[in-house]
Amino acid sequence: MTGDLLLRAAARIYTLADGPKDRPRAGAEMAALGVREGWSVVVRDGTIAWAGPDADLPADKVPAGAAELDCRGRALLPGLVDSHTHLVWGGDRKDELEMRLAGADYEAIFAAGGGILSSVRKTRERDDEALFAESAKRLQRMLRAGTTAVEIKSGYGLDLDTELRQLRVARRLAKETGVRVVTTCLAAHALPAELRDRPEGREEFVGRVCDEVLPAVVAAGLADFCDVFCDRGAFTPEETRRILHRARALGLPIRLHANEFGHTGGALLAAEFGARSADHLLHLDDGERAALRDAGVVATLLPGTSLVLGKGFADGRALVKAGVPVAVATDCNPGSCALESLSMVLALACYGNRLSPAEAVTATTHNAAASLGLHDERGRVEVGLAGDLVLLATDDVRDLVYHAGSPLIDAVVHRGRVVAR
Ligand SMILES: N=CN[C@@H](CCC(=O)O)C(=O)O
Ligand SMILES: [Zn+2]
Repeated sequence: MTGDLLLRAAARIYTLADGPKDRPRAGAEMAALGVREGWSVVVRDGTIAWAGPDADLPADKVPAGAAELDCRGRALLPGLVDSHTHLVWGGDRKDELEMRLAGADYEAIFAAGGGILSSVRKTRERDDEALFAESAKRLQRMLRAGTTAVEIKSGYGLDLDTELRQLRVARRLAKETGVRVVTTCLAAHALPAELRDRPEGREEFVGRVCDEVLPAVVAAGLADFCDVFCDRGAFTPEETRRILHRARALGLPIRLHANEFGHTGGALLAAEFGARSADHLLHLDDGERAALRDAGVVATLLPGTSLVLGKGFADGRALVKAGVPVAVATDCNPGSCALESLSMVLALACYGNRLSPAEAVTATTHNAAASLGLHDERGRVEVGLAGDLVLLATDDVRDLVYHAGSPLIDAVVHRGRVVAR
């Protein structure tokens, strides 16, 4: 699944090679893209083996028989890293999309047993093959839009068997497509319908997540992270705290859905538990921003969800100003945002979250990779990192924002092979 490739004489390469590499970038660091002009890149067996001025290209560095991609007049970026998705689900919720466009509210649909619970029903019904096939189609479209590494959460099972099946499908997607996949157990995504009417249902479910689902998922080696939907209508800070203690005891690093619908305590919990990432963050005050910064938590913004739900955008400028490292992801899921194109969502992060184009590039490459612990393998154009690159049809990355939605991706290189052109 890997290849040898010579990418020749790009007008510009946004290498991101100049800032800190062992941690996500914050403040002014986010605007430095390490631009190189007229450079070539050699990928050998899927890994970047050389990068430098085209005139200095050493003949012995180019593997015999390597394919060549002429990059003149165009720009190269690192492969994009989508650090928050719910990619594995069954069916769709296009009916709810129409209901919301006609005025229905996302939280009200969820409270009435639709929303996430509707996807749970459809996901439980699917067998492994159907779940895999539906999810693989979405992943292929993500890849064509420039994503070469993706985080995938469970959370449409809410029972042990389906949670395990979702995570297995995510691992199989990695195996069969070669896309780098990081998995997150989000067993606490919603209280399942079968426990909703029982007074002790909430308590019982949180207990099951702690004592049954998380230990089983860890024993099977199926999750790299633990996540909880800590928000109004989902799980309280007290319930979340119980689950996070268990995750920590099991050695699972934490990411958290936090402060999407209000100041619900999720962001402060993320800081308290040293989460790798706190995600959504539409409602944040100065104290919460300082807590995230001091704890080194990456703020992952999901502007596609803001666009689709119409409930406002997280204040990305305030986060950058406060020195919180920012990542941007699609949140690709069947309900609140089924957008797959991270190169499009990068533009939304500028228009909605008020990031600069350069900050949005850092947020979808190095910072997203760092929030997933992948900064030693992805997110920059550097010798030793994965040969994952995006060739734009233009010489200026700002065009992804300026002309958002236009077909601006000329080719996607994945582990040294051109997978989309
Ligand atoms: N907020 C919680 N989970 C998803 C939405 C899931 C759904 O609606 O199916 C999100 O991140 O937006
Ligand atoms: Zn989400």
